[in-house]
Amino acid sequence: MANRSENLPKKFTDRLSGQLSAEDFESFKEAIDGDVPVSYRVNPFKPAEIEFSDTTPVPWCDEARYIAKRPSFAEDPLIFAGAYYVQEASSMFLWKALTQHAPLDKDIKVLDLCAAPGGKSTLINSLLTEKSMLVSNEIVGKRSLPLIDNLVRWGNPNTIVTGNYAENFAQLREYFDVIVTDAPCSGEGMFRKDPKAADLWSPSLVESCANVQIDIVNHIPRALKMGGLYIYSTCTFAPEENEQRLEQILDTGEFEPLEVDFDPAWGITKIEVEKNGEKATGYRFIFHKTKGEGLFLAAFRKKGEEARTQKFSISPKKIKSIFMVRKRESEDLRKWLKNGKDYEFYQDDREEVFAIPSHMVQDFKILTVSQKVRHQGIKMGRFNKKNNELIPDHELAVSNIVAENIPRQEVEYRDAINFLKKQEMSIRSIDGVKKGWAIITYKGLALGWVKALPNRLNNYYPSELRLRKDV
Ligand SMILES: C[S@@+](CC[C@H](N)C(=O)[O-])C[C@H]1O[C@@H](n2cnc3c(N)ncnc32)[C@H](O)[C@@H]1O
Repeated sequence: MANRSENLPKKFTDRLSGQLSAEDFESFKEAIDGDVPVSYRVNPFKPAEIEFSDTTPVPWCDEARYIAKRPSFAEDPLIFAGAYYVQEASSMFLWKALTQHAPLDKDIKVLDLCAAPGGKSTLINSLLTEKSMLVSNEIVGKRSLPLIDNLVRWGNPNTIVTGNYAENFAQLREYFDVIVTDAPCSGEGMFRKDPKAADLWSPSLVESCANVQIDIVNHIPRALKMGGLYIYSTCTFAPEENEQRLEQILDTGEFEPLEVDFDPAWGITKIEVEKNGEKATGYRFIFHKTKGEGLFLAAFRKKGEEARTQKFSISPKKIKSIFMVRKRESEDLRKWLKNGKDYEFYQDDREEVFAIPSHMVQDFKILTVSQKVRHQGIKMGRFNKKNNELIPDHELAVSNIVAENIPRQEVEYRDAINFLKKQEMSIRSIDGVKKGWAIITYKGLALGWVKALPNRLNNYYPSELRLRKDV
């Protein structure tokens, strides 16, 4: 038993003891000293034999399981291959809200406004049709790097990563079908998992987070289509960041509150909020009642009928200036892909080429001229136009769109680890390949590129992603 309950900020416990019954508050303190549940969610696009023992389902997400004892994830090549994402269970309640209220059978546009490190974005991406699009936004530059890494591992091309404030998206009026704002918050729900969160907490942190959330709620609904789904969540218990934000949403008069069904055995607390005669429900996950960390989530539908024409205008001249690779060169690039004809290629000013699904090229252009785009589609690699040669990027190897006829070499655990560490593997050649590119796989999933030379293999695993742990 840890003694986290003794190190909680007094102003926090004073407030929470008023929010909970005396009995609940005692149970909360006991639970915060208990074990932190461990859970993971599988990547439906990369089925693999995941071998954790003693697992049980997370009841509100079909793709997730708890593990009785935390394994060393860093020693598992499958996590590098994107077979699963380690995510605390409560956050996966988004799965329930989306499967109940989002039009997931349709091709839709989804914005995840506060996306890093990508837990909710990978969950959303798992649920979308191939022709849907996910815009994963993260304002903090440094935090967008792990977000991009996690989306790259997930492997789908239908994502665009941006770095904007809510007000920038407001100009894209009625553009998205679903908007998720997992707002930056005072993190009280993380006090058990990360005791440092309690050290950083103060009433002024709650106030400053609430101000950011007010701004988000003020601006972001403008980018949502009429009839679109809006999900607001935090990982805190503070009423200023939860109940008061639901009041703010109701106060706009633009939203109809939605209920999310759940089994009472899951221990979720319903929080009712009333404003202007309308009632909304928030769903609270709290340590002593639900198996997971703290979470608050609410769902709303934007009132009105979806407009037939788009409500924003972007200069066609600006859109034309985005450089797409010409037809003839595109043919060479398509050979690297499973359904090459379904892609167009964008080349940035560093000569790097990205595969963009044809169905979202127009959206990619709209976003490029209106937002700060940090990443798009799947990076194919560096393309030399003179000899039409591609030096393939790591992203392509681990993507779900790489061509099936590219040579692959399955390796055992030790070689997989050595490959990820950029150390010598026991294999020196690829079956049937004298010279050229091949993908190293582990349990059937791609880890990255090697280039076969007559007497050796060159390891192209990116140095910045290298496995540093002593395994
Ligand atoms: C709770 S975290 C998101 C966690 C993420 N949704 C996940 O499931 O992995 C909130 C994120 O919002 C970002 N953020 C901070 N200020 C913001 C702002 N003004 N607008 C939008 N996002 C902001 C933070 O950098 C942080 O990455």
